[in-house]
Amino acid sequence: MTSTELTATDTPVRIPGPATPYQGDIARYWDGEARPVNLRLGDVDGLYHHHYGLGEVDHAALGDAEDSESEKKLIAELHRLESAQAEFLLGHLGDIGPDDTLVDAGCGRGGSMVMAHQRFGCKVEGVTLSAKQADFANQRARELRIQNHVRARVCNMLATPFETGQAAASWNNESSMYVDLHDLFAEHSRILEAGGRYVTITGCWNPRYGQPSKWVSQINAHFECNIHSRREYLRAMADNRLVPQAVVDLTPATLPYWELRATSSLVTGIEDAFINSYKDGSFQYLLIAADRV
Ligand SMILES: C[S@@+](CC[C@H](N)C(=O)[O-])C[C@H]1O[C@@H](n2cnc3c(N)ncnc32)[C@H](O)[C@@H]1O
Ligand SMILES: CC(C)=CCC/C(C)=C/COP(=O)(O)OP(=O)(O)O
Ligand SMILES: [Mg+2]
Repeated sequence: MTSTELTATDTPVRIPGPATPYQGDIARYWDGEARPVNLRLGDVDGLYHHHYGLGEVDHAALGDAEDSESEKKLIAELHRLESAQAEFLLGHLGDIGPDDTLVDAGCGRGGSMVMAHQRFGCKVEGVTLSAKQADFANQRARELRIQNHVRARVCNMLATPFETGQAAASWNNESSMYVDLHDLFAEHSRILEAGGRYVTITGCWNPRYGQPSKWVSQINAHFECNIHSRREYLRAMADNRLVPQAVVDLTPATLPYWELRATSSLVTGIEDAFINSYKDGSFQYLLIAADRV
């Protein structure tokens, strides 16, 4: 074992319960989640994501109506776009070496953590409110024999067990709409080393539209979350020593994913809310990469 590997003694003996009744609801939500649009995509290659896709659809990879494999091909294509989203996020973490520690805040079933370890060779620590998700992520890490480098824990991302300055980089991939942004960025700022990098990919409402649109309200109700505005992100970062280095509007790049997903048998009913809000300008899909100064 090298000095950078995870050890059994790192595991906390006691896992505190949810900090608020809301967090208890969110833990139950994700403990009970088993949507085919997530599990069947993850089954393609064993990377299980709970985020959306980026990039152009490869129409040549899709079958036509007569193709008996067309559903399978469509699922593989949606999954390719979701993994491309995670690669795009990881590409903004900066220069990460094998001795570094990364923190995935709101890690879900751990797909992004596995990709981060495969890309950088480093240790990746994830936190989620859901014990089912943490078990799933740790089981995948064992199957891949990377459990010494990739670990998920049941923990509130606003009060993590990580040491001050321990992380070379940290991220939220579609998980910041469940928490207060000032509390969130204060915690990232604490655990990041000076000069470390924070990255989020998120959906946020657009202050240029005025207020959250009916589509944004529908997305909030669907996922029991609380989507913040772009302005709130930038203000809360500025207040917590996180200085944006890149702000990328990914809205045009995520629309092909949604339009393809809307044609699949795995639709969940939320597709039109995303498509309509991205098109009317009330909602944006954004990457923000910030330096911890
Ligand atoms: C939409 S999923 C995103 C999962 C993952 N980032 C991905 O890209 O696949 C949202 C995640 O945020 C987590 N989450 C929400 N609030 C949290 C909190 N206060 N502390 C830790 N995790 C939280 C949920 O448990 C869930 O894993
Ligand atoms: C961009 C925004 C506002 C995201 C909200 C958070 C969220 C639920 C993300 C996707 O999870 P999922 O992959 O479990 O959802 P689905 O089942 O729709 O694929
Ligand atoms: Mg999904």
